[in-house]
Amino acid sequence: MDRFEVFHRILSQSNLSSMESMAYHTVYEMAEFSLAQLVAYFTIDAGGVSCVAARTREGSDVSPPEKYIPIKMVQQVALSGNIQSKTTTMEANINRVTPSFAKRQHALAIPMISNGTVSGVWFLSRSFEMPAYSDTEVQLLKNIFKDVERLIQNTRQLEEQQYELDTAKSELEMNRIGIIGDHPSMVRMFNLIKKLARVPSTVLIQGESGTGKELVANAVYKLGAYDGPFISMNCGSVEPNLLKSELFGHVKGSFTGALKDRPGLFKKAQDGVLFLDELGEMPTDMQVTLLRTLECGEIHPVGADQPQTVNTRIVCATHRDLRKMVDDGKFRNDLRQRLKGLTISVPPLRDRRSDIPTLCDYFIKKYNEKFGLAFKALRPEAMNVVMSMDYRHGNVRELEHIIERAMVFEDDPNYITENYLQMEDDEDDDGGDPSSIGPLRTEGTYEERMGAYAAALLKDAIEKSKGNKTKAMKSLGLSRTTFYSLLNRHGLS
Ligand SMILES: Nc1ncnc2c1ncn2[C@@H]1O[C@H](COP(=O)(O)OP(=O)(O)OP(=O)(O)O)[C@@H](O)[C@H]1O
Repeated sequence: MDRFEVFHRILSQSNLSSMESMAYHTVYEMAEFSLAQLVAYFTIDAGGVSCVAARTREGSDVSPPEKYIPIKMVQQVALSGNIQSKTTTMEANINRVTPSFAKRQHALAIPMISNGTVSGVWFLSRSFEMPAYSDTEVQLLKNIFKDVERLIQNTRQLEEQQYELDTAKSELEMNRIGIIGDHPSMVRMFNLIKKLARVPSTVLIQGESGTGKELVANAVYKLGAYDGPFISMNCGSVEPNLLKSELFGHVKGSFTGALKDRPGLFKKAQDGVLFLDELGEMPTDMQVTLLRTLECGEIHPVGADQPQTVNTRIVCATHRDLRKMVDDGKFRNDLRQRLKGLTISVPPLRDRRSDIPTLCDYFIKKYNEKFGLAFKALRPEAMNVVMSMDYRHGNVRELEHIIERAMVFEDDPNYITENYLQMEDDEDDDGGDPSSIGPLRTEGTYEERMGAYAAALLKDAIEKSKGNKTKAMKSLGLSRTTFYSLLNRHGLS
């Protein structure tokens, strides 16, 4: 087999999703090609060299590698970036014919260099009875590994470009249905929505208040193939004793005031989606009925003799921790078990701050149209403020209200300044507006200003708690570890 055949085989075996598998196949092909009895590939990371694959010429895995491969030699090549070729004695025979015997071998280690740094090491060895690696062979192998490296680089680049394309495509699709944000966690969530939209199963959406759970439910509806409507109901806003009739309907005369037959929301959302928001607020007896309905696809209107079949997809949402509610006896475990398999978690805004600028642009455009205004953007100081808020009161909804409010009160007709940016409950706080914290007004890079702002927030919290750090930590909603590591980082400990 010649060098081109080796490449042909590698290329036909490689796939975009696995660089390691490419190296692995290369190992296999190289063993035959170079008359080596053992070929291995090592990658380099913070912990040193680690073996990706080590195989014998016959194609079996060599394990543990350190028994058959002089790891020190591989480490030296990784450090120096120079080829090494020597005759060495290993603990065991590669062929495992006489495992207890020491075995001499001709060993060759060649670095794989990408962008001037050693990214991996190829190791080949063959029995002492065979000729040692000649200069011509070493040169040939060196060239082959260089080509392999190029191949891997190209594949990696293709993979990255593909990822960018996929992300851009997902972002476009998300925007089309009104979900703004291209943070990886949002792209992942969107890909999950697309998968779940294809099937009729009940879905549970979890996330803090205002993260966009209803928007996600709507996306499940829009991306699915439904002829019926999307109907939404907040389980916490309906009187518990009316909930059954609201969901399943009732027949005339079934209770005082039931003057005529009335279809419930399940029926109204026939062939569509019924969105049950704040599922955690549903009384436990209703949870039993809901579970039964989900399991058999039938509803029992209040006062009806016969059940009715419905084809309504249920999407539920909650900001509560259902597991804890089960522990507290406030939520039925069987219903939770039924729902938890297909859960979409919406990340809080503070965990995807890179989405804030795009969301701001989106809300500015929205309220420009609504109020007939012409705001262009937020001034950099104002952007600093919105980037550093924690949105614990309402995530995206909170950001939306902050932008809307600032647009109403702002004196500058073109740009939103920091003057009217306030967190939702700031006016009630005794300490006033954190946007007035001095460092925000200073010059500096984004990192520097964020650092200064974090330090000011910490100081402010400690002052307000009259030096009581535990109280300050709690007021900021931070864990002990995070709080003390932040104090350390900002020289406040
Ligand atoms: N990713 C987003 N892109 C654009 N707008 C969003 C996004 N997320 C949320 N919003 C907006 O924020 C507001 C709150 O969203 P939504 O009602 O879907 O949140 P929620 O999690 O269901 O809230 P709650 O917990 O109070 O029921 C809405 O005006 C919605 O349009």
